[in-house]
Amino acid sequence: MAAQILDGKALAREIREGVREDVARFQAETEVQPGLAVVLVGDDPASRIYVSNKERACQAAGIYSEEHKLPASTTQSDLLDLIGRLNRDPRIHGILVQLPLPDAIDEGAVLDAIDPAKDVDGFHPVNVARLVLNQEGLRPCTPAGILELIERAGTPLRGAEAVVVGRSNIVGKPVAMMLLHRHATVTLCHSRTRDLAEVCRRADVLVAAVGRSEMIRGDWIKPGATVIDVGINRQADGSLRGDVAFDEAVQVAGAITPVPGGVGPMTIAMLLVNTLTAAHRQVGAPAAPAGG
Ligand SMILES: Nc1nc(=O)c2c([nH]1)NC[C@@H]1CN(c3ccc(C(=O)N[C@@H](CCC(=O)O)C(=O)O)cc3)C=[N+]21
Repeated sequence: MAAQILDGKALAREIREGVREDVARFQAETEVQPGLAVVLVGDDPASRIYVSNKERACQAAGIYSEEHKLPASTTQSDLLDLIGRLNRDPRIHGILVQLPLPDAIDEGAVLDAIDPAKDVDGFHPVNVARLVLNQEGLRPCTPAGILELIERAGTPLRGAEAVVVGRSNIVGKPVAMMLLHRHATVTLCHSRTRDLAEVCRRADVLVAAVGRSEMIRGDWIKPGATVIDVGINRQADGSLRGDVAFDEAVQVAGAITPVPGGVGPMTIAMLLVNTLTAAHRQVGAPAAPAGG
C-alpha cells in the first residue's frame, strides 16, 4: 500500500488562515499590526524567490512586512547598524536575515546582534539555549513545521525511534532537540555516520536534511515509517528534488512529504506564526495566539 502523502502546502494554507484570523483579533485588541523585516544581502536568485514568497504570505495574513535588499558588497558594520535600527523600531516585531550571508560577513556576529525577542528564525544563541532547555522562546521555522507535519500524520513520538540525517544548526540539530522533547529516542546522523542505511532502517520517523538529491533510498526505510524530506535540491532543468528517492520511498513509508509541497511551505507558515507570537510577547497582549 502506498504511503499517505503529507500535503504541506494544504496544511500551511490552513495555518496561514489561522494566523490571519489571529492577526485581525490581535490588531483589534491592541491597535498594533505585527511587522516583519526581511534582510537580504546580495542577490542570490533562490533567496530572492523565498523572500518574495514570504512577503506575499505576510500580506495575505495582514502582517506588515518590509524588505531590506542590500548589495553583496555591504560591510558587516552597515549590516549591524541596520539590525540595530530594526531592533529599536516599534513597528517591527520580527527580523529575519536571509542566510547564507556573503563570505566577508561573520554570520555569528550578525545573528548575535538580533534582539532575541525579534528573532523569528530562532537562530540567536539565546533562543537556541531556550530550545535546548525546553523553555519558552522562538523556535526555528523549518523544524517547527516538521513537527506540525509529523503531528498531522498522527505519528506517535513518545518512545518512537526518530532518525535525523543532517546536523545543521538550522534544521538537523533543532529538529533532533524538538523530537527529544516529544520523548522520541533520537539518533542524529551525518556524513561520517557508519552504516547510515542500517541506522535509517530503524526509524519510525525519518527526517532527511542533508542537501543531497535522492540520497535516501526506498530500502533504507522501515515499512510504515513517517518520512520527512527537507531537501530542496534544484536540478539542472529547474525542477526540485528532495533528499529522499520519493518514487521508491512512497512504496514503503506509511506517510511521506513531497518536494515541492511538503516542508518548504510549512517553513513560511511557521515564520508567520513566529512573527505573531513575537508581536504578542512584545506588546503584552491578553491572549496568546493558537500554535504559538
Ligand atoms: N534566515 C533564513 N531563514 C530561512 O528560513 C531560510 C533562509 N535563511 N535561507 C534559505 C532557506 C530556504 N528556505 C525556504 C523556504 C521556503 C521554501 C518553499 O516554500 N519551497 C516550496 C517551493 C519552492 C520552489 O518551487 O522554488 C516547496 O518546497 O514547495 C523553500 C525554502 C528558507 N530559508
